[in-house]
Amino acid sequence: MTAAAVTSPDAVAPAVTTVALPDAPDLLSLLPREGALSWVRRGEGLVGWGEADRLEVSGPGALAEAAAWWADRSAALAVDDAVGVPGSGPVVFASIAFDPAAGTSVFVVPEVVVGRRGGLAWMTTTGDADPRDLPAPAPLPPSPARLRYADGALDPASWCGAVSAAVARIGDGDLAKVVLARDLLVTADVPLDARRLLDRLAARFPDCWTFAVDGLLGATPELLLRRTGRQLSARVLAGTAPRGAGADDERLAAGLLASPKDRAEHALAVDSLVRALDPFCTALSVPEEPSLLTLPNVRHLATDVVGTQRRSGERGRAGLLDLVDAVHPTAAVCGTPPDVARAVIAELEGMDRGRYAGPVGWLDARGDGEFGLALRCAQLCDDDPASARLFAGCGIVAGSDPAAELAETQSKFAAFQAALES
Ligand SMILES: C=C(O[C@H]1C=CC=C(C(=O)O)[C@@H]1O)C(=O)O
Repeated sequence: MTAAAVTSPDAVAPAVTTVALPDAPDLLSLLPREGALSWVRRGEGLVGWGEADRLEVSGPGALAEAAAWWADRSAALAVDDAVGVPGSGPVVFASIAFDPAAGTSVFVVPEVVVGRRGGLAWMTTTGDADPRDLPAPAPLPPSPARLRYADGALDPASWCGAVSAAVARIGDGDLAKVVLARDLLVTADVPLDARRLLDRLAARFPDCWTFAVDGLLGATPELLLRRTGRQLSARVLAGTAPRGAGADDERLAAGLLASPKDRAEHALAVDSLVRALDPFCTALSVPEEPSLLTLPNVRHLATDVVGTQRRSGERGRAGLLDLVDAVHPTAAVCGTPPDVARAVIAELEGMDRGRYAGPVGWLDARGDGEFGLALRCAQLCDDDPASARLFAGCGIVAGSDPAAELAETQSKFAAFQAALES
């Protein structure tokens, strides 16, 4: 296990101050060019910048280590929180590796956080920043004039070959479902600007959570887990259809809802979340039928799950990171059974997912917070500010057609491509 924190353990704990803001700001417009942190949906959520503290962690037990780190750090802070709602006071943004035992998960405590929910707005500063010093929104730079795309780990034909191989394994009875992803490389003629990309994603995908942590940016429609006090909620997605025009769009929607293949793929994802969450809950409510979530580029089968966490016992004491550790990876991003699916992914995908398809979101010092799955996203390249790596994946089950799955990844890539191109 490895862990690295940028502040010394003996440093004097900084003061954390939250004040109410008289006017609700446009959150994304406040972000600076570098180091943007975001979790915003329909104008509400949290943005942050600056680094008061940071943890990078990987290895078996990485999330338990991160939970202990945040508990220690947040308990040592001198907090003056005049607002007292989920997301006020000390907050850490997190982007967790798809495989936290092998990949690096990143936790960032911003110097400044601005939050907005239900008519309330607030600002939290850690350390010396002035809690009344809201930055003026900066104009966005123009979009790139030229974008060049290149295959990632696998070209489309090779990726279709991987899908065929997965379908054969499913036919042999090794597993019921596996989610296979691919990457696409993009290079622009100018450095990519996170603020511009987040602004475009939020405008086009108001039903998604627009996130940014340590250079991983996207707009995800999938909520892995929200915790508010003892109340838990999740939005499970699996099963996707393309969009069409007019009557064709209605036909595609009805076809998705009636498709036995997509219903089976969806049921496995719901089942994996419910099985993992159930031991922590006194009550868990799961609709019998999925609904449709319609986005500009695709449509998904969706199930909203709500639960109440146990008050006492080992499971009642579990914090949000413990719960995330228990439920991730669901069959929306991995497969069934998970261990076999994980091995098939490692064998067939030919790439390192990094933090794609991992949990991403925020956590406060009370234990409230929200984690989505890092989907419809891109990782900005550290060594080339004009380049990024886009990701998209699909659930593969019995009867999956490689060409249709390839088209589905293209529809999913289109979410980030639209932000790059507009
Ligand atoms: C793995 C992804 O999507 C998941 C979430 C919703 C629908 C999915 C599907 O229908 O395959 C995937 O399970 C992705 O967008 O990269």
